[in-house]
Amino acid sequence: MSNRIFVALDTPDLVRARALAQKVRHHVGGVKLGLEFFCANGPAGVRAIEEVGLPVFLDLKLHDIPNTVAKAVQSLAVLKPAVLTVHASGGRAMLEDAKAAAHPDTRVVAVTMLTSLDDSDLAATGVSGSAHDHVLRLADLAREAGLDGIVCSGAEVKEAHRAWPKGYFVVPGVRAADGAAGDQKRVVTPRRALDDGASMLVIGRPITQASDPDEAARAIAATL
Ligand SMILES: O=C(O)c1cc(=O)[nH]c(=O)n1[C@@H]1O[C@H](COP(=O)(O)O)[C@@H](O)[C@H]1O
Repeated sequence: MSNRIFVALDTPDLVRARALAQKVRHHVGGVKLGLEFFCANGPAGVRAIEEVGLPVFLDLKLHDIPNTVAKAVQSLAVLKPAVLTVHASGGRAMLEDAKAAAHPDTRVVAVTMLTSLDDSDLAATGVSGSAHDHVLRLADLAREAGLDGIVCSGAEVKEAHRAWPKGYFVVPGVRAADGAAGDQKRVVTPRRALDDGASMLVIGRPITQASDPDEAARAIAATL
């Protein structure tokens, strides 16, 4: 099985991102570039990271009216990212139009409920019920809209996978049993996330903030 770890290169610094990708490239399956990186470096920055030779997950979490999201996705299609994120709560039409506008080789996945949130945060946004139920509802919406999969926490991936066996499941908020959660609230270990059906593990700080990022990536990969 190929390496399911995508390292989140959460930095605006292109030189640092590239150096990190080079360092860890033998122990990860791909890299994730997010808003922090894209706002600073744009499409040229994505191309510079692609030169390292790993699949790129472009995590822009697009969320707007269908026309605006579709045009943004169309503009990104030239970059042919392996994976691209949109927010599931943008609604069915937005999801359908995003998928239609994407490069055919790009997996478009819907962010359900951020792993930095818990049930009480959800209630504060006016949504009643549990995080678990909310994620499963949004997963259904993404599937019905023709998306390739979802982003969810390891706490929900088992049931989400059962309901959508062919879906692609991206799981961030992944930590070793004794690892610092930081701002993440719904966390699981890498091993558990994979056992429960994750297709990809997104791991940032446990690798990028380690004194030896390559060794940290190798050690996590060894637990899988
Ligand atoms: O879409 C994501 O990748 C994502 C969704 C989510 O619900 N939670 C989440 O943490 N992420 C991303 O996953 C990465 C997690 O980073 P660490 O907490 O440092 O491992 C960050 O780049 C987040 O932007």
